[in-house]
Amino acid sequence: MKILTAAQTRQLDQATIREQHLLSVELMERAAAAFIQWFSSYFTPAEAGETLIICGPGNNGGDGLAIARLLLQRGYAVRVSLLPAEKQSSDWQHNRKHLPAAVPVANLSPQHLPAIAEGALVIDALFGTGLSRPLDGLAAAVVQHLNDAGAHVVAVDIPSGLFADAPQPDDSPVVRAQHTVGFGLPKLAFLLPQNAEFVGEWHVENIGLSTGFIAEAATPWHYTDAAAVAGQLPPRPKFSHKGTFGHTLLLAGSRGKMGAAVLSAGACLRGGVGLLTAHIPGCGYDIFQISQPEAMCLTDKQADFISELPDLKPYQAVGIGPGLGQEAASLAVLRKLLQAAAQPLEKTGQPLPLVIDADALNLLGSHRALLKQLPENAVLTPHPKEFERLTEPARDDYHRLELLRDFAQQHKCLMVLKGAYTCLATPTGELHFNSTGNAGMATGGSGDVLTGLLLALRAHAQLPPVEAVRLGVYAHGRAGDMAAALTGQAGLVAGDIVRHIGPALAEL
Ligand SMILES: NC(=O)C1=CN([C@@H]2O[C@H](COP(=O)(O)OP(=O)(O)OC[C@H]3O[C@@H](n4cnc5c(N)ncnc54)[C@H](O)[C@@H]3O)[C@@H](O)[C@H]2O)[C@@H](O)CC1
Ligand SMILES: Nc1ncnc2c1ncn2[C@@H]1O[C@H](COP(=O)(O)OP(=O)(O)O)[C@@H](O)[C@H]1O
Ligand SMILES: [K+]
Repeated sequence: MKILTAAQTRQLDQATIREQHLLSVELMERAAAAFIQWFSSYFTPAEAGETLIICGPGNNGGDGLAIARLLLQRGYAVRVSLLPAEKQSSDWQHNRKHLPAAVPVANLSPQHLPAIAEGALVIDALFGTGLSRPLDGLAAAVVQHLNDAGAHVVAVDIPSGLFADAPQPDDSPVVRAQHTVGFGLPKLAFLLPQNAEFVGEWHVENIGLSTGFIAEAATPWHYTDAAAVAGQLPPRPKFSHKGTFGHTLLLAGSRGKMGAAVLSAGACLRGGVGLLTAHIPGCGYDIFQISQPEAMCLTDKQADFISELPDLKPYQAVGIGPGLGQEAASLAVLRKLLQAAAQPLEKTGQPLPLVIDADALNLLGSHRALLKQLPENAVLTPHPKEFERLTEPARDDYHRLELLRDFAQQHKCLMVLKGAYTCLATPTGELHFNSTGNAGMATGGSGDVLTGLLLALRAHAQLPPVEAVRLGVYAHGRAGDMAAALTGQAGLVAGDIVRHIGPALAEL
């Protein structure tokens, strides 16, 4: 699914109106009806109580007026507050005219801010994607009043005061919604941690917007939902054998962190790899062999950390980092690996696929000259702190995305910035936000599991690099969601994700 800018969203509305021979007010009616559909499935009239709808002067306010009419028809008690303005949009005027007299309407003024009881339901239709500057004056006072009242807010399209695709100044007020009901496509603003307190839970309702316009629209931003990855995992041919799905090497573990190697190896095996060899420090031999009997194991001459790079000839992809530690000898191994991986493989003509995580990323961060040696399409999987060590502190989440995109383009690598809505940046500058996963995955080892799964998929001969990683990130989150359905989020541990990789991949 694509994510568009606010400007493109306006063009999309216009294109839909043109193509489908609609009046703009008919599209507004669709949006209002879609909102009602969601709203009425969530709140009965009794639960909603008397619902206040705060309307601005543009089409977002027009939506609010149409919503007021439709809610009244469905037996909800509603009242409306209007933000005075010099001019209202024509669709606003249409819906104002058609608002039944039974709905109480008040004009907002600094002296007349509506009484809002704590927990009362309020629909925020002040401003939508037409917001052109931060809120000030009366609009800002209304938003502040709403936030201070502790109302239960449902925002129409986007919380008022929030830009759809850019940061707003720290001191400009934004509605804190519990729910945001958008139309057509998700907005970039919904996916960023800094906006979570405003957006709440978001939902996107289909209002039949032009699929042709969306298909043509140029955007770097994409949202990986089930449809985006469906059918992408090639079926396993009947006469396949363990050589068909690649042989991977995993360099992981150190004393006290063998679990990272075990989890990562488990995920790689569940990810469908043909063969896995792990190179681990001597101290981990029994732990590893007992817990992952399906994997082969090479032990380092060092007992506590990795100091040797095995011959890479047998392998179609190499993962390094989980539980590695940051010993100088392990840095030397990373250095050798980067040099060796740059040589094109005989079979594919491409550099050896690498997945680089955790301490291997930290080593890159403290020895940045090594970044120049990253082979093309290497996969790096930093969480925000690891990413900061590779680059610089970000001013905000939008800036972090810029840094991520620049990094992937400059080093021709695939950057997986982990967290809620994990973002994959590609060498061509695309950003893919993942839709699966849950806060239960914020637990030690979840990232190690992702590394193993990505390693398996990067060894898959039929999966191009970007598809492999996008698929892996999606399946990892989906496995986490399946696990959490059984354990609850608090009870989820990384091993539960490993156990659900199979079912998650099977769904695809
Ligand atoms: N017919 C359509 O094109 C559709 C539009 N829809 C709704 O329309 C919304 C967009 O409508 P508009 O483009 O009218 O935009 P808005 O309703 O967001 O507001 C635009 C108006 O507010 C003014 N404004 C912008 N920033 C301001 C600020 N900081 N302080 C004071 N005034 C400010 C603008 O000058 C303009 O008059 C969407 O978010 C969505 O809710 C939906 O009804 C779907 C169909
Ligand atoms: N709140 C969340 N929502 C969705 N996914 C999450 C959330 N928190 C963590 N995750 C996922 O869990 C993994 C955590 O990785 P990481 O931070 O490297 O943990 P560790 O180093 O302990 O393995 C990432 O894939 C991340 O996307
Ligand atoms: K709004």
